[in-house]
Amino acid sequence: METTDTSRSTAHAKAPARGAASDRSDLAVSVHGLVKRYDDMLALDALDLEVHTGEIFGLLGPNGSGKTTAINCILGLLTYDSGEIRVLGEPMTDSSRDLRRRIGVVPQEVAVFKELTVYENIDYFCSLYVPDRERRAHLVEEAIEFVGLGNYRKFRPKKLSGGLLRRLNIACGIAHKPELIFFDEPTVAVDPQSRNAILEGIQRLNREGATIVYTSHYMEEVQQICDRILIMDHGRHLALGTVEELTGMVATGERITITAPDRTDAVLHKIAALPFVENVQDKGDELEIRCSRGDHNLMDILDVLQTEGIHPGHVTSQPPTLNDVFLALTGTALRDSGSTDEE
Ligand SMILES: Nc1ncnc2c1ncn2[C@@H]1O[C@H](COP(=O)(O)OP(=O)(O)OP(=O)(O)O)[C@@H](O)[C@H]1O
Repeated sequence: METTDTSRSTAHAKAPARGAASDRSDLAVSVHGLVKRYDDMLALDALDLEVHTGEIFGLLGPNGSGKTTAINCILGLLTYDSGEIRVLGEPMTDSSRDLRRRIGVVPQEVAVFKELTVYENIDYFCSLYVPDRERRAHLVEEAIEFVGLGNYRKFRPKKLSGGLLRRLNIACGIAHKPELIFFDEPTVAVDPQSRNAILEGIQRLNREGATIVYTSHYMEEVQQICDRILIMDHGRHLALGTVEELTGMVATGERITITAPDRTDAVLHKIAALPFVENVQDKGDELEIRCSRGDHNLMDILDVLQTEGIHPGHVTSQPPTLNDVFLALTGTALRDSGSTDEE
């Protein structure tokens, strides 16, 4: 294997059946009170989550917040201390072969055989669930077309760039047409073009009927593609909802940037004194102003500038982001709290 991450392995762990995970038919995944310790380290602290059938569900949290641990417990690849998990309405057990056939996994680490070609790798992983050769040949071709690796069929992994390897990793996880697919940080360390192709591909799989669970520490990606998002940290649920619901949970309003090279300290003070202004940062020619919620924030700031005879240049107003939500809930920014961007 290129790597031997357990995530696509066929090892099955015994899971205790406790708690009250739901077997409602509209739930693709139901997790209740999941606790996982690595020795003394509490990696999952009574985590609850429910993934609705047909949605793209985002699991957002900084590095080390427990996303991969949660996914591996759900998939039965890791034992856990307590809690209950149901996948597609059933508990995942050692003998859940039919259930596993309905699930696809794209692990965080690229997990492919280095001695096999692109075609052979996809064919191998597909063969775990689809024994019929003729049908499999069709599915492998579809997967190759889906990830755009048509020109690389006969390439071995070491000849592929990082982005193409990630695409191969995806093809291996989805070729058997699963109805529930887990993507664990599939865009880490890929170029922007491959990243967009991957995100568009995930949306297409969803449009074609697959339920998606997508983990990431990139809030922009989660914001872009997910229907609902669970924000987690330290193995705990912090907040859950659509982007609108989550950003509506915090008092933070928009972030306004204004290019105003000729502004004075007096103007800065006047802006800072406006009742809705939480913080003004002087960034050379540019002012960055964080506001609380309000209907006329930008107009009021521009009024101050006009009264003082200052002509603003470029003005932008950015609505609150998931990072603002994370900041409000934890006191640290998503990017500060142990996450490292690889790019
Ligand atoms: N096999 C292990 N043994 C001991 N500790 C572990 C093990 N795997 C993960 N951990 C720890 O458990 C916590 C959760 O890790 P996990 O990999 O689940 O987080 P994550 O949110 O997926 O992070 P990342 O985004 O970096 O993948 C971290 O503190 C991590 O160091």
